[in-house]
Amino acid sequence: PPWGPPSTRRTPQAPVAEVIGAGGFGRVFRGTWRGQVVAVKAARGDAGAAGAASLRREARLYARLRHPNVVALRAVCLEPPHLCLVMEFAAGGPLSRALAGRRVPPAVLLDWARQVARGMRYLHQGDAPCNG
Ligand SMILES: Nc1ncnc2c1ncn2[C@@H]1O[C@H](COP(=O)(O)OP(=O)(O)OP(=O)(O)O)[C@@H](O)[C@H]1O
Repeated sequence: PPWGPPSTRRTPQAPVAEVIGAGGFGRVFRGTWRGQVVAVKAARGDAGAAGAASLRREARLYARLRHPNVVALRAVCLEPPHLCLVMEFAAGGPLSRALAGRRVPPAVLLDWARQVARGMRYLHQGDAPCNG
């Protein structure tokens, strides 16, 4: 895999740092890539050649996206069984956890909603000017 010191390269199934999440694709780890903290989204071990083709398509599209409110793709590994996306690390944990925790002031909620909307607008319409 493209991450970690040589010792972890010999045991690619070992966690890169720690598991920070899980989704339909597989597990998500916190790790480092070229000196930066990243999120490594690793495909399940059974993904195989079909998984690699699908990841290649996703990475091609994803690599073109550049927006402050969209997590950036840093690298990709297309060699089964080490299929993974290496992404900018979104610190602070899931938004769902922040919303379920202590009360968030309305002005902060509004700012978060604006940022989400800007990212979504970019994904749907391209780089429209952001005026507010
Ligand atoms: N770039 C990231 N930075 C920090 N944490 C992340 C990042 N990407 C994912 N995570 C964590 O991992 C969890 C699962 O990832 P994600 O939400 O992408 O899976 P998913 O919704 O199942 O997506 P998919 O359908 O592509 O598998 C997230 O809820 C989040 O906690």
